[in-house]
Amino acid sequence: MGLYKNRIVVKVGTSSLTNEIGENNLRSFDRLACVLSDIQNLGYEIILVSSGAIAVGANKLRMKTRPSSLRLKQAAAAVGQCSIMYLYDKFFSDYDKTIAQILLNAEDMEVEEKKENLINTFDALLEMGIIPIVNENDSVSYTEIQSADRLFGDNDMLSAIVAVLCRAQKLIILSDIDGFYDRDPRLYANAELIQQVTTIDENLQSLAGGAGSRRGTGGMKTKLDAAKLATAQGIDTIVTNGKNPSALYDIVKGEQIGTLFVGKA
Ligand SMILES: Nc1ncnc2c1ncn2[C@@H]1O[C@H](COP(=O)(O)OP(=O)(O)O)[C@@H](O)[C@H]1O
Ligand SMILES: N[C@@H](CCC(=O)OP(=O)(O)O)C(=O)O
Repeated sequence: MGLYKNRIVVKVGTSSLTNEIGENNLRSFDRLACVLSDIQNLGYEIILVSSGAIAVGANKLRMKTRPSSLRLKQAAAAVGQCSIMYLYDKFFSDYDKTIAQILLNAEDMEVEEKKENLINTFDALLEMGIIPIVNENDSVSYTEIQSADRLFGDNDMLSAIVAVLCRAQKLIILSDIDGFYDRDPRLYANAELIQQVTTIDENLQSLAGGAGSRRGTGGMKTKLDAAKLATAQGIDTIVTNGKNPSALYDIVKGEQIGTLFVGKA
């Protein structure tokens, strides 16, 4: 079965949704809602995979640092998920859009019947012009936030799984950096952006480091894993900076922005 040529999955990380002191980055929520709504108005179907529940919850609960115990992470996620959906609902409403929340566990992908139901739910929402917003169901699942034996790995991988499940044509991962460099630019000033990647092999994977901020998790390693999964199904995957969501207009038109991992034909 082919891909839906106007269907796009966008993933946004915690570091784009919160600021340096851990507060909500309201401008980021608003700009993202505006650009995604506008792109939907151009005739695209949009699915947003959004992180941020734990960090936003920890901030709301006035925890001084990101919680380290599983129970506190899950509690923070339960609080934060509410807040991020409230913010998305508020900003998307300004642009006359309806959103929906889908929280997933790894098991939801493993049982064929559940998987089919999930695909039907996405299709029904998209047919009605609704923008589904997806996160891992952190409060009941610990695969992403704790376990070493992970299916999702983190939301980068979740976004690739959703893109494959929904047969999206593009996966756009918004990060806190302009794309994939030949080494971590936070550690090496002379790092250079790689504009296009056709093969994700061990050599390339050795260039990817971990998270760049205390708020992000996974770093480029999980983005490469996600790109590998999605491109294997023919889905073009783009990693670019979430600071400038307007770049999404150019990306949907096929212009070169950030790093493009080319989907295999
Ligand atoms: N080769 C690389 N190219 C670009 N960034 C890299 C690379 N290796 C490691 N990184 C780090 O990955 C970070 C982005 O991932 P992450 O911290 O998980 O943030 P986010 O959740 O916003 O995507 C960058 O800030 C950077 O420090
Ligand atoms: N599900 C977690 C997100 C975990 C995660 O992958 O975060 P990020 O590296 O910011 O995409 C949350 O909402 O806090």
